[in-house]
Amino acid sequence: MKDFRQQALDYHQFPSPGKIGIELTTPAETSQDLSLAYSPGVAEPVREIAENPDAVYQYTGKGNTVAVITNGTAILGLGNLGGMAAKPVMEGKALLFKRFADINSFDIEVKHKTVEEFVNTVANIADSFGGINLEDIKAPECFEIEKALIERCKIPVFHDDQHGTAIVTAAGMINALEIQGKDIKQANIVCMGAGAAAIACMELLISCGAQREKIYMLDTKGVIHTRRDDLNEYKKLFANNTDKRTLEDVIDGADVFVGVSGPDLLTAEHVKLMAENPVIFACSNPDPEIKPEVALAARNDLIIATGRSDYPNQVNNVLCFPFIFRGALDVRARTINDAMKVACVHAIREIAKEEVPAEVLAASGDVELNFGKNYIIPKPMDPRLCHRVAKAVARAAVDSGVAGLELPEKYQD
Ligand SMILES: NC(=O)C1=CN([C@@H]2O[C@H](COP(=O)(O)OP(=O)(O)OC[C@H]3O[C@@H](n4cnc5c(N)ncnc54)[C@H](OP(=O)(O)O)[C@@H]3O)[C@@H](O)[C@H]2O)C=CC1
Ligand SMILES: CC(=O)C(=O)O
Ligand SMILES: [Mg+2]
Repeated sequence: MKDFRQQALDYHQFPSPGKIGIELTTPAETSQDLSLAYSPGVAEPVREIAENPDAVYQYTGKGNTVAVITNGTAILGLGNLGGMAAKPVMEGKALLFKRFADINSFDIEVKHKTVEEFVNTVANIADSFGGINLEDIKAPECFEIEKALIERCKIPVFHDDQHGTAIVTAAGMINALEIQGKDIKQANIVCMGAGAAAIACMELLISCGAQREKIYMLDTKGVIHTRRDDLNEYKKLFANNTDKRTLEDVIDGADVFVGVSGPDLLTAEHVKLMAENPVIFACSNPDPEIKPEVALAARNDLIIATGRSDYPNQVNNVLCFPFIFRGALDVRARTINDAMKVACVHAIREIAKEEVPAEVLAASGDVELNFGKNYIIPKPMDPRLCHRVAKAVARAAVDSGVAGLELPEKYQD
């Protein structure tokens, strides 16, 4: 049997390099077909769109296409390795868009010197797509980039590492705290990492009831506190007036650990210091802040989730981005707003409480899955996710006034 590394490389190399391709949706065999598809027939939709720009949704694939755009500055937890190294991850996101939500997707890796150059590049091509999924762009630039693009683009722009991660983290966390019998309002929370994912996850947990002053956030220099003079404006929002400086100091008595930082930063000794019935989301990819087997060997009253597909409780933005874009595209939403994000959180988490279909068990290799410590959140291949989450998102878009279309009939059940 080949080792896992070789299996992964072979998966990406064969049967043809990469993981995605393009397929035709119309016949292109005969001269008649070609005269419709290309010259002279293609001139007709050109004229229609020139006269009425909205006709682009009727005659081209724009409305079902999302661009996955990166600069490769924060590839998973592997760091700033550049656009080309990011390409397998971006093709992976495109695979997931197609597999789970039947959305066509292109990956675009942008080389740039300044934030302005990146924003201009993306803004200048944005009209080609129905939506833009920004991916693996490091903080703090990601915040400025997303804000500028939302202002300049007429289509939804969504930084997946911020909001996709936050939505899935909130969905999993509400369920995990319920199972552990804890109230999010009282929870002492430690967040390892202070970048794109961390800031967005903590802001969303706060809007779900967490108390800002009960959150301790750490970056590579330790606890973020009010006497530090090296904090950017986003980290400053989480600066605590405290004498605590290290992970050891803040993990003592913590109910929750959220890791969106790097591998193996939380030890068994740290885990032993946490409050009873703790929740640990070790979400760094590919290697979590602590391996589940190490955490569970330290104590057995915890719930642990990772970002990976090969452990129970996968807290990963794959549970969000295909479905939130499905809902947004289906009502031609101009943006993805807070109401749509909150609807997405609850639609995801509610599915975990229902009976799991046999096909999900077959795909995951589990004999049984019941809402509890090892099943706090649905599996990505759960076929209920697409309809249920997209419907909730589309409804929220319509109700909050950002939809360009009425709610489609398929979501009126
Ligand atoms: N499971 C999921 O769905 C997702 C997981 N992630 C994971 O989260 C991690 C961060 O991604 P992202 O937010 O996009 O990246 P960013 O580059 O925006 O942020 C990384 C943050 O982690 C901090 N950090 C790195 N190493 C350490 C360390 N040794 N100790 C403390 N803090 C550290 C950095 O500190 P500093 O500010 O000092 O540089 C920075 O604040 C990655 O591992 C990624 O795989 C991200 C998105 C989704
Ligand atoms: C899952 C993901 O987007 C990340 O780890 O960056
Ligand atoms: Mg990412």
